[in-house]
Amino acid sequence: MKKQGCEIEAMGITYKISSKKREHPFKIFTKKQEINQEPKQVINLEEASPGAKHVLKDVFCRAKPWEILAIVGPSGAGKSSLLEILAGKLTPQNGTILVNQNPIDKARFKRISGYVTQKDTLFPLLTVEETLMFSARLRLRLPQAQLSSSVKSLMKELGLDHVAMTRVGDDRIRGISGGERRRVSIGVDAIHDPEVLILDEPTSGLDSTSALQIIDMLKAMAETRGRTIILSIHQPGFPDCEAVQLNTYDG
Ligand SMILES: Nc1ncnc2c1ncn2[C@@H]1O[C@H](COP(=O)(O)OP(=O)(O)OP(=O)(O)O)[C@@H](O)[C@H]1O
Repeated sequence: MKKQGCEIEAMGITYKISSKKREHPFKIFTKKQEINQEPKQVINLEEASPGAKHVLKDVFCRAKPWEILAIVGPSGAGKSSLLEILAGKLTPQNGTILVNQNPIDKARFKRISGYVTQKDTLFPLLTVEETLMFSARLRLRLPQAQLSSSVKSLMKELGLDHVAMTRVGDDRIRGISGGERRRVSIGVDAIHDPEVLILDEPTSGLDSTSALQIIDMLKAMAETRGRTIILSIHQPGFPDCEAVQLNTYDG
């Protein structure tokens, strides 16, 4: 039987950002400069500036359903940029993103995917259950009873049952642990059961036990429900998954 799911393919992605230094909006005169003399500094800056910085050059990758694709590389290698391109949030100068062999339809892709950012952006005073219910109300048009049961089953899947009634908290307000907070962030963007889940460094800042819990949970999501999972990590060695290595590019 053919496995259903969502395959995402990036072909020849090149992404540059402008690094051209902008001219200062105000003219700055030094004592030595004549009032009507144009400062030469601006011309020198223009000459020194390369104009654009290559973040990604000719990158190919394929994320398949039932699997995890890890984007690996050091800080500044372009992992977040590639994830944003795969999610249809950034448009590269060159290259194509295909979803099930068709060019990406950004509006449709937004509905079938979830994007978990590197930083947790949660309300510290809400409990875990309230946080997930808030996201469920925004994303799912279901009666209250069904919303509650979706939230309860997601909390079970994420291993958050025991902290359902605990405040999320943050650096100032005592709440759940860092690993639990990451799992709540994943839940917020996975409440609509997306076919594709994209996560920017889901294990950063966590101890090895919490990181492993997240990895096991994501593996279970991919392997039991055929989800396509794409994530970024700093270090290679993410067990049992496809990996794409990015390196910092000076150009
Ligand atoms: N909007 C922007 N303006 C200027 N520079 C940017 C911008 N976006 C990305 N960059 C630069 O592009 C490069 C790649 O950034 P990106 O965030 O994709 O890397 P990363 O591999 O995810 O890094 P990290 O692991 O530290 O999060 C970096 O040098 C970054 O400074």
